[in-house]
Amino acid sequence: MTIHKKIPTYILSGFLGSGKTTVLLKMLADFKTRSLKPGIVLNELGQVNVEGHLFKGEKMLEMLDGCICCTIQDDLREELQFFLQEENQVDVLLIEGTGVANPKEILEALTDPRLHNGFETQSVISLADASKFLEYQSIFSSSREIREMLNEQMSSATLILLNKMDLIQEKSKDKIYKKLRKLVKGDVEIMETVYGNIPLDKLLKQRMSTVSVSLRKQEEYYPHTHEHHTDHHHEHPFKAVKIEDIPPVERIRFEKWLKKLPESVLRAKGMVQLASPSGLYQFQFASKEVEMERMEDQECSTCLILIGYNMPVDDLQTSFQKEVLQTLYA
Ligand SMILES: Nc1nc2c(ncn2[C@@H]2O[C@H](COP(=O)(O)OP(=O)(O)OP(=O)(O)O)[C@@H](O)[C@H]2O)c(=O)[nH]1
Repeated sequence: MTIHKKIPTYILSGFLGSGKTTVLLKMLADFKTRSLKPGIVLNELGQVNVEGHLFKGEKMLEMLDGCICCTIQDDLREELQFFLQEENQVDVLLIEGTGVANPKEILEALTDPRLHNGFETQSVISLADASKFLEYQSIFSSSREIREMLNEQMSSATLILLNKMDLIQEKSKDKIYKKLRKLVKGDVEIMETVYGNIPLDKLLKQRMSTVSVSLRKQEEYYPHTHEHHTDHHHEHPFKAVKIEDIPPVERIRFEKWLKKLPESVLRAKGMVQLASPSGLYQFQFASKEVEMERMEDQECSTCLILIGYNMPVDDLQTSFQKEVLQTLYA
């Protein structure tokens, strides 16, 4: 294999719905204006990448139905090899973890002895959703797993974007900073953003030089089986549920149902056919807000993905049937 310059690599981490994809798209747009060729590794919980159409024409690897941090970490190592091949060369690589991935695990894959000559991690950019931060940190309104995941994402970051600042009141800021400062490493910069808007130079600044993270023993880098290691959690507590083949829905009812979802549902997204205005729409539900956008490609199939922690799956399916579908098809 020809030896090339190491590919500058950025890891985007952040809890479900914090704004990773929003930032990724901005980075891509900016790379284009600078004639830089980016590569992307996307990781989604739940079999379909509903945002795939946003990245048309990019060199992209998708890792579906799993989470970089556990089931497919070995696959990530293998797939990174893709970008080391002559015909797939890129100028910069962006890796977006699922909202429940621990960036340390991604770093670990990048430091695999077979890969570390190929990639140079520049920064671990972690997004925090300012509007949800205090709620997720609270022992009263959040679970230990959520707090631990958030804390991992904050403590392994080399840059924090405190995003969704438009959704919070000035008076919450002090409280957020107090908590956040306890979690991040000493001098890590925290930048406040709305829709991830910050100058690209700040975003792309190299904020780490050498990466040495090892969660496993050296010999375990070469697993012979797909068994999990003893130091690794087996069952991921965060799950994705997918509902497919959804008949057209009525926008108002659907939005109302989304907004009433139990707290255990942390994120929802997908594609639905609206009855009126008719057409295929991509929707996003995060921080209790719904966004809908008409799809350019009207041929995609509909699906609804709910991501959460200990979700009452049967109840969700029933309430979707009852509150969104039956009223329309009774
Ligand atoms: N109000 C507000 N909404 C935002 C902001 N940033 C992103 N959003 C919206 O929040 C939703 C989730 O944003 P994404 O960028 O998809 O978040 P993500 O971190 O990639 O989400 P996952 O796919 O769950 O990991 C979308 O509807 C965004 O448009 C912000 O600063 N303010």
